[in-house]
Amino acid sequence: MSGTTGGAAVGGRFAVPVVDISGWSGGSAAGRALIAADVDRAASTVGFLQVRGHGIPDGVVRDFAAALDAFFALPLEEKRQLRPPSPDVNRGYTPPRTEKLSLSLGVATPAEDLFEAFNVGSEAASFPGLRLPEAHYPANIWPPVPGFRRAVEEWCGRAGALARRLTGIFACALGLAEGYFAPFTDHSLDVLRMNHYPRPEGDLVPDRGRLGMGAHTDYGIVTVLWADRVAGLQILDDRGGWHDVAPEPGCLLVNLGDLLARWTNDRWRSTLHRVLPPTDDAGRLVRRRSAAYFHDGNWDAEITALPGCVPVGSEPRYPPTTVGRHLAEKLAGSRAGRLNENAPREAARLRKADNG
Ligand SMILES: O=C(O)CCC(=O)C(=O)O
Ligand SMILES: [Fe+2]
Repeated sequence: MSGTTGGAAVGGRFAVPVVDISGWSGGSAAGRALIAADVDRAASTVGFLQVRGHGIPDGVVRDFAAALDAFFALPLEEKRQLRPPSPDVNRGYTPPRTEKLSLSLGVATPAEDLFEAFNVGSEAASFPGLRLPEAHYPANIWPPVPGFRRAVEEWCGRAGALARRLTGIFACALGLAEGYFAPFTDHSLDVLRMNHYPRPEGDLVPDRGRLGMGAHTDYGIVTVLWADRVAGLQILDDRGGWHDVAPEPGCLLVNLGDLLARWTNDRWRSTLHRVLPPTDDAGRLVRRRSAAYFHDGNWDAEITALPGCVPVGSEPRYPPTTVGRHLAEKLAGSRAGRLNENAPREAARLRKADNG
């Protein structure tokens, strides 16, 4: 039951491929092979797909969106109380105009990004016996908003299960056993970043140079992205052109992160993306919400090119790393403002882009 409706460019318009995965679990071998082939094509050409048939009920999405609204509606002073003890702790509240995502790939933008965010993620305490480092698996901070924790935990459970189903599809699409990635993700460091792009007070048109969220690649294995169907998100193509992306009704966006690019030696893409100040059809500034569920893998997992992805006689394009080291370099850039000098390939792609 697979269907790819759309390709990288359909009739001159850019489109993110839609893949219906409802026939994956328990489906026929032929149906599963079609889904894996569709995913392989989208991963190799666009690095983003839209997943239909993900099985998450509308009511769960509605409750989650309501929880986001209730949290972001709190007065700024109350939200500021929920900041982590230091920006290195990837939890809690980030006020608007404090991070620059492009620093994660070593490029500085003139102004801080517009977004505000609230992060939750995997905690060391959830894996008793493994003695995971608190620095990578810090405790969550929960706001005093009735129903927020329940709705957010429900969403994390659903998005996390979808991410795991996707890694099974990815393994098959790469010619590996379905459970290939399981040993890399049995204590996966997953983070949900809930983003809010407030409409800037008083501004009618976007302030040039101020982005909703600066250009970046996602750092981990795969991201499940829920987003309002409001213009803002753009992805970069090979020729340096930016393209607007919004999910089709009922679909979730899914994009690959750096670890899959490293694993596949760039057969699959960790696509650069950014968010412009969101606007409506008439070009007026509006608010927008999104939530990125990052499935990043075990902090101590070693990432080296997969069998078959490096041509005989050539060197892998990336040096080996661990999930923990890669994330720490990226987060030092985006959250703590230290330019990441370990992402030369991504920085070169951004410098080549048309930044208009
Ligand atoms: O707001 C969006 O649509 C994208 C957010 C994003 O790229 C992220 O949180 O990493
Ligand atoms: Fe992202």
